[in-house]
Amino acid sequence: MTSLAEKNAVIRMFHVHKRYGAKQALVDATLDIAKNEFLFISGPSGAGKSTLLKLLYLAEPVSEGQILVDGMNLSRIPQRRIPMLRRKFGIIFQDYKLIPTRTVYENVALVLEARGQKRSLVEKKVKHVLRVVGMEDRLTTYPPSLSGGEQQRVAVARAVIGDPKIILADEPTGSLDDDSAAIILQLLGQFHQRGATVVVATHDRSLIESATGRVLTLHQGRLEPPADV
Ligand SMILES: Nc1ncnc2c1ncn2[C@@H]1O[C@H](COP(=O)(O)OP(=O)(O)OP(=O)(O)O)[C@@H](O)[C@H]1O
Repeated sequence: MTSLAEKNAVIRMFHVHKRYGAKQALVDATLDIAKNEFLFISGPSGAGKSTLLKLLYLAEPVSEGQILVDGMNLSRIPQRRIPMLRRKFGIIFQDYKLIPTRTVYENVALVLEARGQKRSLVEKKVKHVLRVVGMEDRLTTYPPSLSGGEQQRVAVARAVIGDPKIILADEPTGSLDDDSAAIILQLLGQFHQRGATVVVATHDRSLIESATGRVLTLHQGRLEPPADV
């Protein structure tokens, strides 16, 4: 029989360990993330927050344990299906990771172009999402000419343009002033309201306190509170 947790969870982690050589970055992490949940993973630098996110989209393999993402068992997924897994995610990084030699429009459009979508549809969608993040008047600007807050808004647009089920944000406001951070958090809230599951890794307590959502803390690779299993 399917349990309620199983039905409601979009991400399930079972006794996951991650080691980098002798370094134990994640220790016995068991966790369900519900569909359309807004979850913060907090904890000091080096606690394992980025590692936890990286395991979810297979940027790193687990050392032990299992992860299910939207029903896909990551330890059994063949190489050719990894792009399919990655399409479930929109990922936002602290340092934006925009391509400096491509315009704002091109940075966001690339996601859909890589999926072979028609140019007219790409244009419509990109302009729409850039309007949502308030960057519609900067289509032809190159990222290095934008402020950090503006670059992160473009990165949010790029993360959501493919309509991902899950948005992962790794210290999304770590390089931003308070006003820009508030805008990014508000945008994440907006996409959450539209149905996405949002997972934000941050060490910034004030960011966590300014939003609603479950908060889990990592301490030296251990999740607190531990899952009730
Ligand atoms: N590729 C790697 N090789 C070796 N050790 C690593 C690697 N990536 C992370 N680590 C180590 O694993 C631990 C967890 O790192 P991780 O980046 O997940 O922490 P974090 O909580 O995201 O920290 P920060 O907020 O500083 O990014 C740290 O001790 C880190 O040095």
